[in-house]
Amino acid sequence: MLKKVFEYAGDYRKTTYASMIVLMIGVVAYVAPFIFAYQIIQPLLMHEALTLEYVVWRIVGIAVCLILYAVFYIWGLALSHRSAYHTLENLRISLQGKLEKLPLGTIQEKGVGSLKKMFIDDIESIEILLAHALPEGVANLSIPIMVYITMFIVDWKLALLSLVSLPLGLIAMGMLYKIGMSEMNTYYAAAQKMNNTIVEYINGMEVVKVFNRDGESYHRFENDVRGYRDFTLAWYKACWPWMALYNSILPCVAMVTLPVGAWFVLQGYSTLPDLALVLCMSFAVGSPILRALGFMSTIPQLNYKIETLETMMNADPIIQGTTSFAGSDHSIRFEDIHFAYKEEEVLHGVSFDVKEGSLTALIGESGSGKSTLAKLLVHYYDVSGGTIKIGGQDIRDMSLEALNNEISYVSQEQFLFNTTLLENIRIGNLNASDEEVMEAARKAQCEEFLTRLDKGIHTMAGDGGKQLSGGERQRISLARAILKDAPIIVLDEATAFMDPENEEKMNAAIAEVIKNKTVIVIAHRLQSIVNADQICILKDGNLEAIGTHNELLKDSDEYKRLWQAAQSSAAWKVSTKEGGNKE
Ligand SMILES: Nc1ncnc2c1ncn2[C@@H]1O[C@H](COP(=O)(O)OP(=O)(O)OP(=O)(O)O)[C@@H](O)[C@H]1O
Repeated sequence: MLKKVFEYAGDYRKTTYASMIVLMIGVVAYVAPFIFAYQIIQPLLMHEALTLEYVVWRIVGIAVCLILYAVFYIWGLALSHRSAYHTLENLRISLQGKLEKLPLGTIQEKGVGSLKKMFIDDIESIEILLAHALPEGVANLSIPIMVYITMFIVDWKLALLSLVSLPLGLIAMGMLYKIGMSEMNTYYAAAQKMNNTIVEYINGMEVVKVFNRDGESYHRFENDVRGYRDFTLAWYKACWPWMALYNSILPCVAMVTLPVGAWFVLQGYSTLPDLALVLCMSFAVGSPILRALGFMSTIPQLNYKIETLETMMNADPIIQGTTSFAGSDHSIRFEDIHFAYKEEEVLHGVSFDVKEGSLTALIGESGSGKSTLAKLLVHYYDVSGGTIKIGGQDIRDMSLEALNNEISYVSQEQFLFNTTLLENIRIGNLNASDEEVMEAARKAQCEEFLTRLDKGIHTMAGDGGKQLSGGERQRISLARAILKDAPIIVLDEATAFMDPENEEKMNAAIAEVIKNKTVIVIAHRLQSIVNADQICILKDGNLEAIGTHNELLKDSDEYKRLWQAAQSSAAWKVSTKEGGNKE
């Protein structure tokens, strides 16, 4: 476990070692006062003469040692914290770097709650290991070791007596560790489930309210919070007896030493001053042992968290090359594409070509695999079989950055950061001037709603873009794509019905985005793609048919069916409109 953590500490590993050394020097200062005290007690008990100077110097010695102990303790902790927080920084940056290289699917499967817990809580808990458990634990353990060495030098019989209670305490501690470890996975699974449910509950509050699902959603929330409580209580219940046992036995080092040691003195096996010293020292070892072992009880939890982090760090990255784009043009070839999100395959050998500068529409029923195919092209996932080539170059041979320079993916739900709309659009091209951003906004038909806003394009988008309507958010994302000006556009057409004015604006914005580009559009409204160069019909993960609107109307029963369905849906819209309804 330590080896893994130290890999992220880098050079700060030396600072952790330094903190241990400083704290251990402090330990010497902690033990020395007992020797000075002994030097005063011993002549008193033996009725030997003492000078004032002799006593004062020893008291000064005790005071200096206590000050030194405090100084070394603070210094050691300052060093250990410096190392710990640099390591946390490295860990968070490494995790972020890792996430960037993982397939998006792996990240989404984790859930926001688990990722937040990993980034913030789990990594933060490593601070306990590096800043406290390790340096303080080592220092606290070396106190009893030094004390016992001194005791053995003074009187080995009395030293042995004070060790009698130790094995019992250690057995209790071992049991606590064993039980804690065995329940840890269930405990953390419950914590992770609760985290994800809470995040989902907060994110989905709007839907919950709109569909009156408060009760249902609250039940899930309540169940998971209860589940966490039950697991935690069960875990503590299993650990409590052992925790109580080791907490009470370990500090009672004098439990046997006091009565048996007194008998030793009466029998002449030991001297009274030696017994006094051993007893004094016995009281000094209890709390350091407890503190050191207390840190040990956090190790099962830390171990679990570090293993979870490691699993994430070792997850297979997406396959990507280091070269830049070297394709001959921007034609696209899907060659026998197979793909499975988990075990079940959702694309079963899809092959087709997209000519440079052409418009290809992907259509098919919900769940037929349209978005999956688009996501494979933008390399959110690695294909399970087959190849995707742009201009003859396999997309796995170029870096993700190189591929991203060639493609703009405009999905239905684009995230808007809580900064100005201007900066949100500039994400398309960070080098664009304000004028260029505004021009892109104009082309994407954003002007109309921007002029309505008090601060225009300088308005804050709000948390996740919540200040804008769905159509407005989509036009912002189209402005981003215009600014990016990539040669290939992958567009997920909006499924939601729009009012005619909004639809007209959206179509004008889309026309601007796809001008002179190689375009793949996931079409949900067939009326909008009748002029496409080719239409691909996907059905249950297979390419059912491919051709122009007229060719497909002639040759494909599936297309005829979809077209008829689209026509009657349009007719339904017209009739409800005529009937004075919403449309
Ligand atoms: N992240 C995911 N994990 C597991 N399965 C998924 C995931 N995303 C999609 N699927 C499954 O893959 C299949 C294809 O889904 P996809 O989203 O590509 O269909 P689609 O044709 O784009 O549907 P729609 O028109 O509703 O967007 C479906 O069976 C879907 O349930």
